[in-house]
Amino acid sequence: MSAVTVSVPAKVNLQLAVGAVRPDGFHELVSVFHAVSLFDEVTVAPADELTITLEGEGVGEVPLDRSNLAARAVELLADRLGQDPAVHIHIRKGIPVAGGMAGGSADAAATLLACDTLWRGNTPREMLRRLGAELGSDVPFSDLGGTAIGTGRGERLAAVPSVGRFHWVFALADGGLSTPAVYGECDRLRAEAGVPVPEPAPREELIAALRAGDAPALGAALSNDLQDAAISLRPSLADTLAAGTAAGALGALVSGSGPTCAFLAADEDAAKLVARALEESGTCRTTRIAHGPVAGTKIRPVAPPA
Ligand SMILES: C[C@](O)(CO)[C@H](O)COP(=O)(O)OP(=O)(O)OC[C@H]1O[C@@H](n2ccc(N)nc2=O)[C@H](O)[C@@H]1O
Ligand SMILES: Nc1ncnc2c1ncn2[C@@H]1O[C@H](COP(=O)(O)OP(=O)(O)OP(=O)(O)O)[C@@H](O)[C@H]1O
Repeated sequence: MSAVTVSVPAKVNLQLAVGAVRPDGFHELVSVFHAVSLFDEVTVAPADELTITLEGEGVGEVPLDRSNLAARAVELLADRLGQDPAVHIHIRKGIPVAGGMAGGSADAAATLLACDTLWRGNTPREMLRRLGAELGSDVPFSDLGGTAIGTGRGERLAAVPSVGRFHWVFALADGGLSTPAVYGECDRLRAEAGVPVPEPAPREELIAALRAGDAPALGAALSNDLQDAAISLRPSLADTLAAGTAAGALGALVSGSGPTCAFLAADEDAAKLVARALEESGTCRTTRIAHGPVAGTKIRPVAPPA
């Protein structure tokens, strides 16, 4: 096999309930992950040494050395399979970098599947997801896709049934936010307020809205415990959320650790109106329209020879 290409979606957390810090430093979570139609595409091919090239979103902000999560995924799987990690990785980025949409995690999940296919490892998907969890809490969901509840540090997944297609607008910001910094700010704000840390639990209204395909109910049930922390570090996000809400979004929230903001729209036309209003408001760098849920990692079929 000469090359394998895998596509992988971005995620938004429809609910992110953050509990106490565990002894290992991670927070106990209940996360309702939802995969949306913004994709990275990762191609791996045999090479003399492990190298990475990148095109698309955020070129220049992503490391091309061994710290890239895709390179770490190659090394992890090569070690497990007793393979030589000499491959070239090419990443076409459609997922905003450091935007709270799991771009690096997506590349790690795609790279694990692409290398396993290239090396004919036949590793069960469940095992690939377990390996992925060693690279990052969001990696197993990037592989699974759809809509799922994540517990533990977000890596233990159970699929959530949903009906129909939900329409989203994402407002992309200038510059990223560091995930550990946002979790740290959440802890700081909680300590300052002196309130007990809640036990994270899934919101019943949210799960019911997904099951019913009820977009207005879903919009009303969206929540993110990291939102105040992201706004505290980047106060302009409050203006972005207000602009999308004023434009008729059914619900608005910061995506994961931010700074991308997500807006649920009633349908595709409403999404276009919300996107235009956000761009005209000057409160974001640009927007993307997407839908969810979509499948997780997918091997792109090789075109037959002409
Ligand atoms: C914000 C989310 O994207 C929501 O899905 C995730 O919780 C973050 O997932 P991720 O980027 O895959 O994060 P990891 O690479 O596992 O962890 C990065 C850092 O985020 C913080 N972190 C992450 C997950 C978690 N349950 N508790 C945490 O406190 C820790 O400081 C950790 O060192
Ligand atoms: N393949 C990769 N793609 C993007 N960023 C990467 C990658 N590998 C390493 N990084 C580093 O990880 C940092 C976080 O990027 P990423 O796009 O994964 O953030 P995120 O979407 O906020 O993550 P999450 O939502 O999982 O917390 C970047 O600033 C970048 O330096």
